[in-house]
Parts: sequence; C-alpha cells; structure tokens
Amino acid sequence: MNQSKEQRILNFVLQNAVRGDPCSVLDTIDKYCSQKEWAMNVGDEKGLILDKTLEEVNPSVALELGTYCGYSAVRIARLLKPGARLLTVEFNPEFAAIAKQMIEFAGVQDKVKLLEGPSEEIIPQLKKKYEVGTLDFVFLDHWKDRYTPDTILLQECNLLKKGSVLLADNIIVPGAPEFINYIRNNPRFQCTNYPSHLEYMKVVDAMEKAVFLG
Ligand SMILES: Oc1cc(-c2ccc(F)cc2)cc2nccnc12
Ligand SMILES: [Mg+2]
Repeated sequence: MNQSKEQRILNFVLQNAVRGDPCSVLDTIDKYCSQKEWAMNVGDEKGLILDKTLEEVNPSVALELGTYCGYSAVRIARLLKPGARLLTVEFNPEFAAIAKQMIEFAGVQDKVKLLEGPSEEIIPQLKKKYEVGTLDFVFLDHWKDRYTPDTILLQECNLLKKGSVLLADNIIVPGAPEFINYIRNNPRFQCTNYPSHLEYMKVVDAMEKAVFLG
C-alpha cells in the first residue's frame, strides 16, 4: 500500500533531522515541503508571526486546533517555559499518528498532549477531563468553518479569560470570512491582522490575532 504524503514527510524528518532538536525538525519539514511536496504546515514565514505572538503571551496553557503533522505543535512547544503545556487537537487519526511520532522525535512530548477527535467534542472536556482552568493562547488552524463555532464554544465553556489570545491561520487562503466578520464585530475581542503568505508559496495569506477582553 503506497505511503501517504504525511508519512513521506515524517520519514524525511526521521532520516534527515536531529533527534531531540525541534529547530532541525522544523527546518527539515520546511525543506521537504518547499522543495518536494507542498503541505499545509503553517511554515517558516507565518511561523515567525506565531513565534512572536507566543513570545508576547508566554502561555502557561496553550491549545492548538488542527495538529496535522505536528509542525506547529513542535514550533509552539519549543518556546514554552518550563512547566507550561500545549494541548493539540487532531480529528484525522492518520494525521494524529504521524504527529505523535513527529512530536516525540523532536523531544517535546513532555510539553505536548495530543488529543484525537473532533474539536467540538474535546473543547467541552478540557476543564474536567484535561484539568484546564483557562487558556492563555489558542492557535486556530483546523477547518475554517469551525473557527467561529469553536471560538463561541471556548467562551461558553469559560475557557477564556481577560487577555487570552487567539491566533488564526489562513484568513485569506483558504479564507475564513465568516470568522473575520464574527470576531472583528465582537466588542469582546481586540483584533489585529498580520499580512503574510501561504506556506511555501508566493500567494498572499494572513493571520488574525484576537485578544479576549473579558
Ligand atoms: O494552512 C492551510 C492551508 C490550506 C490550503 C489548502 C489548499 C490550498 F490550495 C491552499 C491552502 C488548508 C488548510 N487547512 C487547514 C489548516 N491549514 C490550512
Ligand atoms: Mg493553516
């Protein structure tokens, strides 16, 4: 049975990156996906916006929606302070299996908890089952039509506190117009747009930061 693209990406990392070195894992994925096969990792350019936002927020508890191969989970985890943790949610079991191996190879598994299943089921479990109080940072990088309902669900579950920061990928491509309309017209969020480019392409994309005002 022939390999998936995601398995090829993982194999390239296992053969070319340095075990336990998150930066080498990120560079190796970026090299493969820019030179051999495009894949929907946040990538190195938008990754810098993610890095800067994380350095501003310095979260104790972070949530990622949309793990994929684990690129942004490694990217986030490498910047977390001691004792801080990332919960990352992936709906697709094949992607989750790849991401688990990627996270372990990078050596950040002690900071990352990978949760397999639909975000709408997992978010309501975060407080009781995963002992989350509130979330300092949320990276939205899953299906664009889930951005708004999941943002509403995070509020309904009292997972956001004054100052919680949401960062959403793909505002332009594939686009999240309904989310932008919701979040920019919501007085409980202070929004900032960060123009960038689609990972590994010259196509324009953007990220949106939304700070919860409480
Ligand atoms: O960063 C991304 C890019 C794309 C994507 C796919 C196909 C294209 F042609 C262009 C862009 C899809 C994504 N889905 C979920 C999370 N992130 C995504
Ligand atoms: Mg994305």
